[in-house]
Amino acid sequence: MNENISVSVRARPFNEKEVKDKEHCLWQFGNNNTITSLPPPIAQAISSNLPPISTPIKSSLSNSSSSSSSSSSSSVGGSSLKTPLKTPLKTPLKTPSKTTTTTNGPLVPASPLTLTTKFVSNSYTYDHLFPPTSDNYEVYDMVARELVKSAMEGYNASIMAYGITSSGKTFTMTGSGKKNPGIIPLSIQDVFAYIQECKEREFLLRVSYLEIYNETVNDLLGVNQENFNLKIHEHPVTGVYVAGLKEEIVLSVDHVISLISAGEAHRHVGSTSYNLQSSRSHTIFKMIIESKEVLPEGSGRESPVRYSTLNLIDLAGSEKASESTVSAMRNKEGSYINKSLLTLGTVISKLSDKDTGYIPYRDSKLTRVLQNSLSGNSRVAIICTITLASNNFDESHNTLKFASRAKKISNNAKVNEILDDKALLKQYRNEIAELKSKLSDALSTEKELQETMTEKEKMKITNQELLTKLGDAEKHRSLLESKINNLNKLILVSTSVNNSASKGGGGGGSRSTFVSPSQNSNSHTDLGSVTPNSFSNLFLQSPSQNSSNHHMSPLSQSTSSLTLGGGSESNELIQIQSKMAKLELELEEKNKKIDFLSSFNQDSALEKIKQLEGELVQRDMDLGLYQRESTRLQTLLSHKDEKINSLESKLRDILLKYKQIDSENNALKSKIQEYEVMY
Ligand SMILES: Nc1ncnc2c1ncn2[C@@H]1O[C@H](COP(=O)(O)OP(=O)(O)OP(=O)(O)O)[C@@H](O)[C@H]1O
Repeated sequence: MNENISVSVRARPFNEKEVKDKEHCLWQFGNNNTITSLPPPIAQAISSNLPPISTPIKSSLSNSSSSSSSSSSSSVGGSSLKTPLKTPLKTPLKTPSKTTTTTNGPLVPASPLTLTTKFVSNSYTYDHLFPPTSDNYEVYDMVARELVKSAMEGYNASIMAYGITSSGKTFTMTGSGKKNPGIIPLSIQDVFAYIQECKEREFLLRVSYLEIYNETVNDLLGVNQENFNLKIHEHPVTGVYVAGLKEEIVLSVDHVISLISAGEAHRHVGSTSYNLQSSRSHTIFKMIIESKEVLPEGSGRESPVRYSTLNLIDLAGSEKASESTVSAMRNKEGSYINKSLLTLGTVISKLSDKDTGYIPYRDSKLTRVLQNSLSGNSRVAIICTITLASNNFDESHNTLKFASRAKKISNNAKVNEILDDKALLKQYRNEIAELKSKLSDALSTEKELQETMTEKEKMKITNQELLTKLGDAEKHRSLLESKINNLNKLILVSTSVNNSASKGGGGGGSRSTFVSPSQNSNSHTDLGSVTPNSFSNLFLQSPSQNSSNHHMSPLSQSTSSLTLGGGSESNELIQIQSKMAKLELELEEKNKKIDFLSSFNQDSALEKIKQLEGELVQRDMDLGLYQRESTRLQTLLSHKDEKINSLESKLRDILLKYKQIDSENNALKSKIQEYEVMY
């Protein structure tokens, strides 16, 4: 965009002092944004009826409103001096026969003017001319609105107020109270309104606020030592910048206004003979605007980031050294201000002459800091403020000449696009993506840990079950062992009984109920008090009978030998013998039964023992199995424990990191939400 710097002139109303001093208005506003100097007598006639400025005290931005910039701007066309003067005026001046007046503006001469003395009038034409009746809304609409929009579209833009002290620069840039916000608050409102309207782009805004006071650059957003006397450097691509200057990310109109208010409190302001609240420093409020096309997630397309700056500059006012005599300090400040403005004038002059030679940007901090704006890639608007009063005629004239020179400077602003990751907006987007992936990593690790914990719990339960089984098996085993022991005891007793029986001895001390009387001659039977031995003792055996009846029991053998007797005795004997035979049969039966029972119990006991031993072996095998399984589980558990410990420490790290990420993420989310609200 190739265009000349836009230059406007704004005149403020007379202040109370100027009215009291009966100052003259020496300038006339004509058509086509032309201002012309008036000969003194005419000026005197006009000035006598000028309304004064009611409050000459500068107001702070902290009182500024956040009311909409769309408030109506009043047209004051009728209040300015519309009749162009013919120059030079040669006819003598008569008192104007008729004047028109408005409530807010100066009187307007209605008749042709004549002069008795030679007077050379100067006329200057600008892009816009604002008479005393113009308010800040009108100035903003005509001068600033378009540039603010351009800045939002990616062009660098600078708007600065230039003029002598007390001419209305701060009034124009900052404003005066809620009802009359200046270009800075109105621009901020428009910036956020633009973001709200522009749905297809996302924005990142940062602001900085600096002052140049006595040739030192101070950061108005910081109060520490390191925020003062900042150095100016130059980057081969981005140009001149102030090193260490704070750039605050801003999210709303109120946020920016509060930062500026805080900055204002640090600005050097002092009382001079011209202005009770005179700015003793140049200030540059800068807004850095980054914007990027909003692309659907996963579109795989990369859009470049637009990067632009909006500089809103309130210069300190040049002043007559002889009259700023409030203090030596004020004089020193004044000389620094004048020197830097002189350099600005020289730079502007050289640029307007299309001088391709050396441009003395480095001769002052002001021109050095403004180098980027003045040297090409920026749209620039200068509002020159003047007083119409005759006592400042020369200063106003110089301002107008400065404005005319500035008007000749042409700039070539272009949309600045960054494709790499240097843009903060892109860095933030990348950071958000990185944080998101870190977050999902942390979540999957957490899940893995939970799974491992669950697995461990399950294994613990299984192990517990196995231990219970092991305990049961051991109990069972000892039960079996005790059973086997008991049975073994029984077997041993039977064996010892058998052994002693086979030896024919009567010893052994048997306690078994299964012991047969035939096997143990000492055993008692159920034959009453009579035992086989006692029968043997009672009936003597003959050797022949003994040998022929070798199948008979000793008892029957004794009985048969008794049969050899005769008479009643022999009947009795026969009865006894038959009784004995009967008893012997019974005894034999019982012995058989006992033998059978004895042999039966021994076999079944052996079988039982065998079975139990088999069970025992099985149990032992089970036990071995359980023990092996338990050992395996213990090893597994200890591995799991190790894994859990490492996962837990990993999780702790992740959670720590996650907390940091989360807080960063929250901050970013709230920023993003703010932007989303703004759209
Ligand atoms: N257009 C205007 N309408 C009404 N009052 C104005 C206008 N311009 C300036 N004033 C008043 O004139 C006084 C001086 O204005 P201001 O402080 O803005 O001047 P300045 O150029 O910034 O001065 P300095 O260079 O000393 O800081 C203030 O009281 C201000 O309110």
